[in-house]
Amino acid sequence: TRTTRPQRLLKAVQDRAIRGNPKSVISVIDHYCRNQEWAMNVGDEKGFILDSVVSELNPQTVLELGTYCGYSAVRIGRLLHSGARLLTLEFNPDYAAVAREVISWAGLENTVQLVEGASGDWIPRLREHFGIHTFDFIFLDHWKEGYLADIKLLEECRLLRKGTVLLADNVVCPGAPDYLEYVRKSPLYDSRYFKSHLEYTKAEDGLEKSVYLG
Ligand SMILES: Cc1cc(C(=O)N2CCN(C)CC2)sc1-c1cc(O)c2nc[nH]c(=O)c2c1
Ligand SMILES: [Mg+2]
Repeated sequence: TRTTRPQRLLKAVQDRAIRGNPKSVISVIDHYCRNQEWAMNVGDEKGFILDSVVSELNPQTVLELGTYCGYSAVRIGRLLHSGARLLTLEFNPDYAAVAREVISWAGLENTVQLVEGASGDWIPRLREHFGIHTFDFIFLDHWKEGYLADIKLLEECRLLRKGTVLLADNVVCPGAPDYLEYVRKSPLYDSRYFKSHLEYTKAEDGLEKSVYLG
């Protein structure tokens, strides 16, 4: 049967990117998705904003909600200093299978750990299962319908601490209005919108950066 879009993206990485070179994996995916087949990676323009937030924060413990093909896991993972770890949750087993290969091709299998399953099921178990106390940085990029429920669950599970930075993709396109209203109104957060464009297109989208005040 026909290959899937993630499988075709993985083949481009395996055919064109240099093993162990995260930068080449990122540029191969961006070139492929801009010129051959669009895919919902955070992309190069929003990716540059993501890079600057991560580089400034230099986080030790990172949580990503929504791995897809592993593009942002590689983007974030490549910037983490030794000892730092990224835990990325992916619900879709087909996406997870491709992401594991992309993360491995980039040589980041010791920095990035992919966990398959629903964020709502896993968030309450992260502390006892992975020995995590709190997260320094959280990237929300799974499903707009789940952003608000998951940030509230992270609060309940006390996985945020004073200064934890949350960065949410797609707050304009496809859009997460309930999430935006919450983080912008709540006294628990200091929130700011980084205007950009939907990956590989001219449509508006942006990232919302919210610092937890605890
Ligand atoms: C699937 C999809 C379609 C979009 C769109 O407007 N399109 C018009 C323009 N054409 C070109 C592409 C398609 S935007 C989008 C999308 C983008 C992300 O970054 C996402 N991140 C996480 N989880 C998602 O479900 C997610 C969906
Ligand atoms: Mg996205």
